[in-house]
Amino acid sequence: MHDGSGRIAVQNLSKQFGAVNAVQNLSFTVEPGSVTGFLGPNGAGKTTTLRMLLGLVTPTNGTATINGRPHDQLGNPARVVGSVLENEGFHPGRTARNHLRVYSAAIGMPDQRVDEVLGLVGLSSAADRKAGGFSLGMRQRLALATALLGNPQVLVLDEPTNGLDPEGILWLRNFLRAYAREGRTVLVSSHLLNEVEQTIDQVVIISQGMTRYNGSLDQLRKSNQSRVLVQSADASGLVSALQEAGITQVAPMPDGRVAVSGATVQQIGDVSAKASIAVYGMQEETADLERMFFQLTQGQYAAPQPGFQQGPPPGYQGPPPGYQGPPPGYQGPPPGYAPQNTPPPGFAPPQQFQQQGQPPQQPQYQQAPPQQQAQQQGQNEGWGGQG
Ligand SMILES: Nc1ncnc2c1ncn2[C@@H]1O[C@H](COP(=O)(O)OP(=O)(O)OP(=O)(O)O)[C@@H](O)[C@H]1O
Repeated sequence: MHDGSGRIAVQNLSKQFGAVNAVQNLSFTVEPGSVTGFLGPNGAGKTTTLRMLLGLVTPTNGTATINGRPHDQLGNPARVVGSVLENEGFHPGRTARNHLRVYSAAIGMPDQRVDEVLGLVGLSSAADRKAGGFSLGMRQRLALATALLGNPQVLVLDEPTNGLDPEGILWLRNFLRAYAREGRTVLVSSHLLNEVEQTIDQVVIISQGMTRYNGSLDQLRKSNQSRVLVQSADASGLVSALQEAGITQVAPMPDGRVAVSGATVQQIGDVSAKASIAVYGMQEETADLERMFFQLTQGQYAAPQPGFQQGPPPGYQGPPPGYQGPPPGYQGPPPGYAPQNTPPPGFAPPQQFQQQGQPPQQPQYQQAPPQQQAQQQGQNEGWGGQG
């Protein structure tokens, strides 16, 4: 019998498809009671890893276990782990209710559970409609309802926000957080950090089939130190003046600005005034998760972010706890590479610094309005994307 912990453990997991190393010696754990984001760029190996965890692909090496057991030794696995993978198909002529009845019977659950899960995902009013006429968002909900049939301790969702409108994303966020609060394990993959940032509290970041970071999102956020970008009349003069004043984490940037860490805007302003160097503007860059995500996965992106420089930025104090090394064989941008002014998906430019202002706050988790909260509890089956 499995240990009932709800813990996912991936150890030295590898998968080779012919010449393609889809997953290479991947190790991480996912604990119950939290929503864990499984993040990496397209092709990083997320789906392959999840498929190995769910017993759909045989690993070349290593193990992926739930409750200490590989999927094929879980007994009735649907009662332990529910999953939604990409491109799940439904019989188009079958109603949502009948689809769920078939699956419910297959795992030994009573018919009554079908109505429960329809309510949980807000599909009760569409229960007798054929799945073939469902929108993408409705199909996502039906797939989630199927995963929930066995009342599983562990939920594994591959890119679950695909096809959901903003209301659907908010609904899913609230649902998953509530599920985890019950002490269950939720693992959600995505290639976009900002899509799941408000949903997850733990994160596993992979790139090129290897683990780059496994730890809390807060820790990752804290490890990304802020810096001030200074536009001045004399960049090299300012660098010297700052260094003479004991501010050593200073670096000129390709665009003519100077990046300074470990000093306040006021200190920088005082030094530049004393050195008679005109300052035209200062911008404070605060902890930017997207930038950290980019740095951790850069070997797989085609181009670095604007302002990206060889070597660490000023004030960089080494990798965050949990960082597991650069991608193997990454040798920087290819010869002839010219930086483009195109931010990666989801990149948010830093806010303009204001002299009296506080550093920008991290986005707050937004409470749903009462009507949506009712939807979240499955009491109101009207939801966006229907039709
Ligand atoms: N059945 C397969 N045969 C051959 N190569 C495969 C197979 N499945 C995946 N791959 C390759 O393995 C690598 C990892 O793919 P995978 O789908 O696991 O990545 P992913 O992180 O889920 O990407 P995405 O975010 O685009 O879904 C890719 O290079 C992919 O082309």
